[in-house]
Amino acid sequence: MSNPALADVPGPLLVRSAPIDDPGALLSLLPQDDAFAWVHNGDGLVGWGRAAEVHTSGKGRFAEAEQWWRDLAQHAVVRDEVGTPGSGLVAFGSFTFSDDTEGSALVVPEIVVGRRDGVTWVTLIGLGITATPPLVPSSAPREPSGATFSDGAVDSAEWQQMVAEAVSRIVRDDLDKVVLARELVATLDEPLDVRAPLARLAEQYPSCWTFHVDGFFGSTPEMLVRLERGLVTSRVLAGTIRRTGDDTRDLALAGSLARSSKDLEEHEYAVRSVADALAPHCTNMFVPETPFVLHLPNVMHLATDVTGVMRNGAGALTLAASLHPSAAVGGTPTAEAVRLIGQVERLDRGRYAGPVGWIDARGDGEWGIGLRSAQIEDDGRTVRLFAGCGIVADSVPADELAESEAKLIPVRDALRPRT
Ligand SMILES: C=C(O[C@@H]1C=C(C(=O)O)C=C[C@H]1O)C(=O)O
Repeated sequence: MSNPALADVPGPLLVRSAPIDDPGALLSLLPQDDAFAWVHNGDGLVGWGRAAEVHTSGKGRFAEAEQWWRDLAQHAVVRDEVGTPGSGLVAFGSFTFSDDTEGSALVVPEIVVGRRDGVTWVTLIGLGITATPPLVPSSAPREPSGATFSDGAVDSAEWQQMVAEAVSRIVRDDLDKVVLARELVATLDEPLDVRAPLARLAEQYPSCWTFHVDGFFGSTPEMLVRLERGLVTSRVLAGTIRRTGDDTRDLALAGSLARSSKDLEEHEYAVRSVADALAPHCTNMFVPETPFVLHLPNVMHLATDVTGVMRNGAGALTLAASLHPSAAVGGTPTAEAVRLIGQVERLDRGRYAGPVGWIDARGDGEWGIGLRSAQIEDDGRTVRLFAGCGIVADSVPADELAESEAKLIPVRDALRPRT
């Protein structure tokens, strides 16, 4: 067998999707173990159990996963009475930022519940015919307790020096932009029940995509690529300002963000990198000339929605692979920026800033960038939170540190007990 991962699945998967009555909040259905999530404004997909999975690594991690997925989909026996993106056979996935770390995976759950445009459905996946289990809210998740936060390997003073170093390298080596990240380590009293922070994130950041795949969770505002029925969309973010909590002041800040030449320049690099990567796959591309300001509870971003029409039959995962790493998380030019990250950052990004999302058997799917995110370590009590900032020639280290703190707020708050 050329693909050893496929050998783990002893026969063709039987897949059945059917509409159901609305069972309430998708996240409330999740059991504690082997739970997968991708929700946005109440819609999305949740899943649990493991019907099939593949783990890949290295430069070929996307292509290998895509090949496995095609083989699996080709051999599956599917009865899909819903016929919408995300119904039928579906996998959740998460990929590492770097070519050099382990941890990329696609996982097909045994049960998936989806909601989209007012239609809710369940998909059962397995090796035999099974009855639909009762879809009722599971017991309330255990709230996290006792979280204390400390710096990772690099403290905040060192990180600012790192930013200064990156600024001088940008000037010296003629780079345009490099994204530098830092981590914060949370330690909890007992192992984290991830459903608690997921519920909080989905509640507080409904316009973001709240996700969980194998211990990597968060709520990202950035859609690397969505492919649905031939329409390709990408939401590019770059250029950030912290919110103050005072609406009038925030409105004035939004205006200054939209006029800031530093932020507009940083944004332009990110939009270009996405438009260039999508161009070979798309016709009728639309790249707006001016960004809009995306308001989130903790920060505001310059944002651009790039759209196009798929022209070569590539699936969503192939598109994600050709976009990763965009300038929003790598830099410009990409290869030099990624090299500089490797030289100065002193952080194993793991799956932070990598693509996270889902794919269906038609190749439709949504892949967000794994930002505003955290990784639960094997002990269950240690959680690594990540945040990064785009550094350009006139970046100021203290401002970037403050920006990274603001980006850590969503997950940090979600690890505190509810007040
Ligand atoms: C890298 C992150 O965010 C990215 C960097 C941004 C910036 O530098 O302005 C804005 C949004 C994201 O594209 C992060 O949240 O960790």
